[in-house]
Amino acid sequence: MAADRHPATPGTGDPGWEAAAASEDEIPEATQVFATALNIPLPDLVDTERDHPVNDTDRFLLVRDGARVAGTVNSHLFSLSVPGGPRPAAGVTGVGVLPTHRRRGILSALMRGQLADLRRRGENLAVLWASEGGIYGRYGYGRATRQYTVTVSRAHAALRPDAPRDPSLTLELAAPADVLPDLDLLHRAAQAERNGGFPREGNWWPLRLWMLSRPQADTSDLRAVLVRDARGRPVGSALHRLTTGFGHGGLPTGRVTAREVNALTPAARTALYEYLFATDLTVETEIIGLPEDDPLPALLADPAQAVRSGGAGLWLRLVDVPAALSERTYARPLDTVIEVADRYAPWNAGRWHLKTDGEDTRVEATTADPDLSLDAAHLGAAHLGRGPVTTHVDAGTAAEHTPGAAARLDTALYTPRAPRCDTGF
Ligand SMILES: CC(=O)SCCNC(=O)CCNC(=O)[C@H](O)C(C)(C)COP(=O)(O)OP(=O)(O)OC[C@H]1O[C@@H](n2cnc3c(N)ncnc32)[C@H](O)[C@@H]1OP(=O)(O)O
Repeated sequence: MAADRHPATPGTGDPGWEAAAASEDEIPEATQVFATALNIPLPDLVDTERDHPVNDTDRFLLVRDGARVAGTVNSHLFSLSVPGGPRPAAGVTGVGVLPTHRRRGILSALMRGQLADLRRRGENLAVLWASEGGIYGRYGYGRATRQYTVTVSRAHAALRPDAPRDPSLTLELAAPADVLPDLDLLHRAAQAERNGGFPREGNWWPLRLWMLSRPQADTSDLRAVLVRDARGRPVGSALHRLTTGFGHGGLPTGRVTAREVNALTPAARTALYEYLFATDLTVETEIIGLPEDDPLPALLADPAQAVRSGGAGLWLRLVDVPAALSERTYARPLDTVIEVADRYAPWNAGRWHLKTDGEDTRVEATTADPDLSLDAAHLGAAHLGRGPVTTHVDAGTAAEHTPGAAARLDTALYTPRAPRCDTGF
């Protein structure tokens, strides 16, 4: 599409970049290009890739400049939790363009080529973690989850007196690799509760633990804390590391950094938080990756002591708009016409009549007047139920032609729990 061509750097001419599949023997060069693009040493990546279970070489796409690789993109196939159940989704990763070749349209060529490739594969959704949030909106991705780091100072970490507590629960400290089946069981239960995540099949657990265990100065090894019920069954788990420090007068300044707080029962969650907040030689606990509606503030005696930062999340894209909208469920019946703009996946552009009773959904092309006009990225942000289209109408980047149409769409897309993805890729 002529409108998608980006001007070349003055004087270089526009080479008309094309993304094409990588051959097996180009993968090492592609990996080197990605490492160079990310400004990281190759061994960091190579270790990751070597242990990677799902590095399917036929999912790499490259842009070549003559004989050399100038840009790369890759993806993994996941089973992503969406409203209505798990669905195939491409986890886009490995995006990198050589520093010598930037701002000349190579990423745009890769994105366009990858979307066409995913459509051919019948993968109706694509998700990614963005290195910088400003990059992917133009390609039809919208931020579909918002995840926070919550910091609680030890001095103000008391939970409410009526927080559910079960004296029969016990705590166990372990090396994560030694309790992997228990961690996996609790992780799968957490995935079933919220959309936006995927089970860690194959080698994803070892890879995840490797990433979280990388050496850091003055920081402990990665530890798992498990909560067990009276029969010894796991009902809660969290991963954490401890940073040691001493300030003026030798006073401790250590910190607990925790993540993946998964609990089957409210009492198990209380036990985990009380454990994480009460570590000697630390002054605060930070918990990374909490969804926006995590119960922690509701458990604290003073909810304002849960100090929230961040808000990055998983970006989602409807590769095939009618197929993706048909394969999820809805909280309410809906009958609406949506006009979609989509520069990078032109098969999605046009008007779609969406009719659902909540479970059974039909999405068909139509020439009827639209109730709403929006960008594919707005649908991506909204798909997991917590990225209101109304916000984009208010911002003036989407248009409502029938009063209340955005609110009705938001209500139908809504999910009672906020989505969350707890695995980087
Ligand atoms: C899912 C992941 O893998 S996340 C990892 C992403 N990779 C990195 O961050 C590695 C370092 N960066 C890079 O390799 C490159 O700069 C990339 C991949 C981000 C961009 O590649 P380029 O080939 O320079 O992008 P391209 O020239 O196609 O630019 C396309 C558009 O994106 C914009 N853009 C490019 N990089 C950025 C950025 N970092 N932030 C905001 N906008 C950006 C361009 O201005 C251009 O905008 P336009 O469509 O309005 O004209």
